Amino acid sequence: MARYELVKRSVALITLTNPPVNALSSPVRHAIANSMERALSDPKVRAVVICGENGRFCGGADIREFAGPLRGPPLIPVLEAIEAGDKPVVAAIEGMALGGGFELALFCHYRIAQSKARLGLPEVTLGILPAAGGTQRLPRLIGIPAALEMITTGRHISAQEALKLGIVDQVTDQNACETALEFALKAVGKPLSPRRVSTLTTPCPPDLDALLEAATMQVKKKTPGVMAPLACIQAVRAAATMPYSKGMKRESELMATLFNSGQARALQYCFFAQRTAGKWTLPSGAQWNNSKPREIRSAAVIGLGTMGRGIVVSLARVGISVIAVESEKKLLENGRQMVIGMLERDAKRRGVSASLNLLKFTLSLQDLKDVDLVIEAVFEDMALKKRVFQELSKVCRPGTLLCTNTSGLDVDALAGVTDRPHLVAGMHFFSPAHVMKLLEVVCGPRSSSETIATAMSLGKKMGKVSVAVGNCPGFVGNRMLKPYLDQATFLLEEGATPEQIDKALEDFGFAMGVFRMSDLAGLDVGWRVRKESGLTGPDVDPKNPPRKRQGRRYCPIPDMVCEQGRFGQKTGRGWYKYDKPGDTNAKPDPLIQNLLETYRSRYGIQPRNISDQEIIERCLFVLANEGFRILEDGMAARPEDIDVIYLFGYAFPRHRGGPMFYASMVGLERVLERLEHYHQAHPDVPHLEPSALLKKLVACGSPPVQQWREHIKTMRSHL
Ligand SMILES: CCC/C=C/C(=O)SCCNC(=O)CCNC(=O)[C@H](O)C(C)(C)COP(=O)([O-])OP(=O)([O-])OC[C@H]1O[C@@H](n2cnc3c(N)ncnc32)[C@H](O)[C@@H]1OP(=O)([O-])[O-]
Repeated sequence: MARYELVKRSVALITLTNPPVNALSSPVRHAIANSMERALSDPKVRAVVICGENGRFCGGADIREFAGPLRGPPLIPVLEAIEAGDKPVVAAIEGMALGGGFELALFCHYRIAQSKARLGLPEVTLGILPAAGGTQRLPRLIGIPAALEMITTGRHISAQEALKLGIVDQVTDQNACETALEFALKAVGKPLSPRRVSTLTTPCPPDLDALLEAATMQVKKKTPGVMAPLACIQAVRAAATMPYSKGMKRESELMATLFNSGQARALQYCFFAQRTAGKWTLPSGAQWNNSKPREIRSAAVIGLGTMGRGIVVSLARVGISVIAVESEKKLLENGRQMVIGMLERDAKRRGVSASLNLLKFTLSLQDLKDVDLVIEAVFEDMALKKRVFQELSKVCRPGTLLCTNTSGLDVDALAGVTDRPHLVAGMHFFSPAHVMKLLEVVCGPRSSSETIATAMSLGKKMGKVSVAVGNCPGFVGNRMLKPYLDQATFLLEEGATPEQIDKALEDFGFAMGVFRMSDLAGLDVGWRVRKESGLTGPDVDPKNPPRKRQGRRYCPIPDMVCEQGRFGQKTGRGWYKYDKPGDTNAKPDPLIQNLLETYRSRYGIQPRNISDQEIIERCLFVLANEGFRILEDGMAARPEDIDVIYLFGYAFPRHRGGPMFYASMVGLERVLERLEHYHQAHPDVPHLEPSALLKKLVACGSPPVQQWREHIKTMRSHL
């Protein structure tokens, strides 16, 4: 777990060897302790260099160990022996020094970084704090403001920034280890005391209280209800106001409050879920590690609406040449200008030049004959999409992959009109596509493993979190969204207001409640879909009882809001009112209150007081319930995939872990009991009926979420 060598006859080289990121697992901590002891007691050794194998210094503590009891030597005493020793120790940082890895470097007397290395204390993103002295040592080295920013955000910084801040002593374009060996020899004989960070005094700004107060306000606003950043601020305060040893004690007390918290468990679950989600499988046995993706050098995007434009930008900025297609000259010109503007702004922000030379704009599908892959992003209309796919089938060379950005239509029906159904898949981006990280890769029953591998790998190349899902209406994300939105409108009927529902969801952790979010997204799209599917408008059968469709409860309030021309922020009115169209400041609207009162009295509904607890339970348990059904149907491979979709596509609060993890934290038994209760009260809402899988898991003793997969013995797996 660490290699010990004597090099240049007098330097001990300690190499951490724990692939893939040289995490500080128990055997690694052991090995560091033993190696340091050996180096310090060997008279031949005059200096020490610590580096990591395979060009990666250290990714920090082994997060997997957090779930169990501490085994092996605790980290801090191991690191203290490094600093206390009488021989200079140099950290040779290649790749990354993160979390405990960065703290290890801070205990060394000198730090040399390779120019491409990244450094940071990302513990806050895992619901904890840098408790191996990070909160006490970094402020001593670089001052309170810079340390506070790094510790409370978890931001990774470049080697150059680390040099500027005074964290590293030298940045090299060469091998950091070689440079560190030379550096170590020169350090021999120089006094070590000034190099021991624990002995430094934290430079304390005169306005410390105001600074910490501002930081507190900022994190409360940015991440309401999240504990770790607040604990980080308290620990940094200790670095400014207490001697080192007392500060270390305070750091450890604060860590104890976080370590076993539900938030830390949720955030650490998210870390692993995100990595698990990329590991797709197909019923054929093909999977992520046995299928080769094709390299995509050129692509085409059909349709330059909001989605199409975002997809063009996502492709072009990773160096893929893109042909963008529109049906009319005016739309094409408009799309061209918007795409160029977006790419230029994006390039400016990233400090690179815009890749405009990769773009071509055309009105003719004939121009697509040689591209490697096409993403169709036309209007959400099956007949139109089928025409496009038929045409593509004729025009594109036989090997071109044909993908659709549909947000819920049948991908296999589109595959069926082409001459290459095995090369068809869904690539469902989320709006705005160049910003949102989620990509649902929809595997049709005929999609080949190469097609899925290519779509998944292209997603990764574009910086997306790609999740493979099955081909069912709405796929995973939008299929679950419907019952969630339904519950919100049913609660309105029963007596709640949009403000009350939004507040309950925002207090839970969502950045925006369901109605504010709908106003932002625009209410007209859903209205059009409902009209097209005969749920509202002239096609509704007049014999239908009011507030019912196909025997199920139906809430027409969203239709009534749209009938008044209230389409959300863009019209200055929706569930809320705004000062002007496009404004974002939502204000309660008495007209909506009137509409709700009139509606309730028309249908004889006696409004009742609805608690925040009921709002959360009905909205979120029904969401998880649909997630269980999706798992039962084999449309998602595992609960982690569903959670990742909700974290990255629907802004589910990360410190709650995602809808499935949240259900497991509440307790499956309780979720089942509440769903049964609500279903009894609302028997005409089938989504409230507990799913078979939920019942089965409860009957099996409610295993942790990571074990659900073993219980999902589906015969219908589509993944
Ligand atoms: C105790 C005192 C306080 C100290 C606290 C800490 O240090 S807290 C820690 C603070 N540190 C952090 O928060 C850093 C967390 N890590 C990262 O941010 C990134 O992994 C990376 C930037 C290091 C490499 O990115 P990349 O895209 O090249 O690679 P990738 O992301 O795909 O990961 C590859 C594999 O390694 C696995 N794995 C990774 N790290 C750890 C770990 N620490 N542990 C265990 N496992 C870890 C990862 O799950 C995956 O496993 P799989 O799926 O193959 O079985």
